[in-house]
Amino acid sequence: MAELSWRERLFGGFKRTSDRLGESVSGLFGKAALDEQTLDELEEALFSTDIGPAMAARIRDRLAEGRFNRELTEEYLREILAEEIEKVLIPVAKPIEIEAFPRPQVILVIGVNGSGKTTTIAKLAHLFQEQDYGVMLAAGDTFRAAAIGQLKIWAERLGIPIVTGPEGGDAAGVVFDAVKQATAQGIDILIVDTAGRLQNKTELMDELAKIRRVLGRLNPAAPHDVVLVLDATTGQNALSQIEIFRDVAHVTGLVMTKLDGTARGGVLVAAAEKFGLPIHAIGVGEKIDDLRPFDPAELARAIAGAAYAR
Ligand SMILES: Nc1nc2c(ncn2[C@@H]2O[C@H](COP(=O)(O)OP(=O)(O)OP(=O)(O)O)[C@@H](O)[C@H]2O)c(=O)[nH]1
Repeated sequence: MAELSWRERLFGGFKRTSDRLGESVSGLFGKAALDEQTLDELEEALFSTDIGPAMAARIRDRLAEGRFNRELTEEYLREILAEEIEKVLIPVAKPIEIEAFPRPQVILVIGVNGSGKTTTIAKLAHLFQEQDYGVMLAAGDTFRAAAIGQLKIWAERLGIPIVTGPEGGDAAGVVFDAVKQATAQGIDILIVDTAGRLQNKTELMDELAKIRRVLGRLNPAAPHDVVLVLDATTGQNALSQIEIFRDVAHVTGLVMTKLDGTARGGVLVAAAEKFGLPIHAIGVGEKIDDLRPFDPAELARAIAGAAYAR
């Protein structure tokens, strides 16, 4: 079978989300007249699809403008959805910019266990490799031997250096060694895995603060990026994670994973609208090139399930 293109994977990945959007309001299609009551139903139905209250209200207003007392078709609704989602995504679609001087640019990756953090680090490393940057990994999640092991396997597969420490060792120490080695080797980008213990906020905060102190000693501008990885399948829970991590870890941007095979992809829109944090990339599968920066127009149409004609 031929390899699917990124657009095919993107639209395929978001199919459950766009189906859910359509199904939630399918009872309203073809109604002779769109009246207040129908619009209320529509707003409520959209609200249940994770896209967020602000977006649901805007869609209602748009439909009231263009369709009041007229029939609502599925194509029209999906077009309006795509247009409104695109407006929200445009200001947040920002790939990580590599501009640190002196090198390396230090990217801390945070997120709860199971969010797809390790895989995302590997995918980001791969993206940067494709752009000819020299990349190194640091296994700063010293809490679990499995996390260190997983990252090592990825580093080997990608053919990039990795700095690790013993299980239960000092994460800040690993990061310190990694920055020194990266500097000596002329590495452009150092991606640091961190422990995702949200259960204990104080410990998490202390550990991140220590990593920051150590980094700051070597380079006051580091970490240059603090990227929070979120699992889209957790829906609204992803939004509360942003709130918590933003406060304890000074998040500078987001990556949302597992958007394939979930009907909850609308949460990406809610996250964009509620927090306005840059969204660097999205994950739509387990393969190494299933994580990419996105084109807001293309993504909006995938979420809305609108036909892609551009
Ligand atoms: N379908 C799909 N699966 C993904 C995606 N990203 C990660 N995964 C899978 O999610 C699972 C967890 O990913 P990990 O990268 O191990 O997540 P982690 O946050 O490091 O998790 P722990 O190792 O448990 O801390 C793995 O089976 C990944 O292959 C994605 O975009 N789509």
